[in-house]
Amino acid sequence: MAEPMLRLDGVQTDIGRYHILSGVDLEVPRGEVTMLLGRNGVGKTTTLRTIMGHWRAKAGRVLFDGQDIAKVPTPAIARMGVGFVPEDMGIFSDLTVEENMTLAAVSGPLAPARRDRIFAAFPPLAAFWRAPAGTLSGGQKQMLSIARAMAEERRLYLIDEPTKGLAPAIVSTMAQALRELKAEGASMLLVEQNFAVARALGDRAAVMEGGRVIWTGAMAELANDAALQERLMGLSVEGA
Ligand SMILES: Nc1ncnc2c1ncn2[C@@H]1O[C@H](COP(=O)(O)OP(=O)(O)OP(=O)(O)O)[C@@H](O)[C@H]1O
Repeated sequence: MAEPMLRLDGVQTDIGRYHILSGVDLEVPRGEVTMLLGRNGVGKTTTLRTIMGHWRAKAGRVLFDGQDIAKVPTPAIARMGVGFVPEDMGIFSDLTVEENMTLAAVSGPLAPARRDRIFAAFPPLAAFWRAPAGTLSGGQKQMLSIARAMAEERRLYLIDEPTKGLAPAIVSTMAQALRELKAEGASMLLVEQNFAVARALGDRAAVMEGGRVIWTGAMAELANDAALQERLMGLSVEGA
């Protein structure tokens, strides 16, 4: 079987004196979307931040395309082709949309073809190209934060709650943009609380509880089994 784009083996992470991740195992196969699910506070964000090197794993392996990146500095992880969209969006409010995009292209200038693709996915970014990012609406800021991760060719996207707090119309724009990224062959690890979006985008699911992954399988299997959802996540999200 082909080496997955991402594999975590027994990853443990402490934050200060708190033991947050207690042995996370998961995989993102090439060209597939793995949804990282679970109740609030189970360690989903910490898992993404550990992969990106914002928190350091104290044990276990983080294999990106077969290479252990657990000790690689964060900027080098980005240059290797990992795009990260943090939950707080990580944009610079005082800079313009254009400047935010320029800073996001870590390997060189933003290619015009790539910029045009981003404008096609998120038209408001073209309209507000010269405006300070702080003046954008919540949905437009989220578009910018995903666009920043798309500023150059990525082999893996780590995206934390891209539809959180957004109006339904913007949720569909976001889901469509992520679907297009997927259609281009991107591999993704996606934290998403909106189960309808998770179900539409996910190939696989990994459900966390208490700092570890307690279930992995096909997203469709989880989506079609209300009892399993109830057992794993404490509520039935059938029909959500
Ligand atoms: N900077 C921090 N200092 C101390 N504890 C933290 C810190 N960041 C996260 N935690 C704790 O780590 C645990 C996991 O948090 P994490 O944000 O990874 O969960 P999550 O599954 O992403 O939840 P949510 O859906 O609420 O974002 C929580 O108990 C949280 O309180």
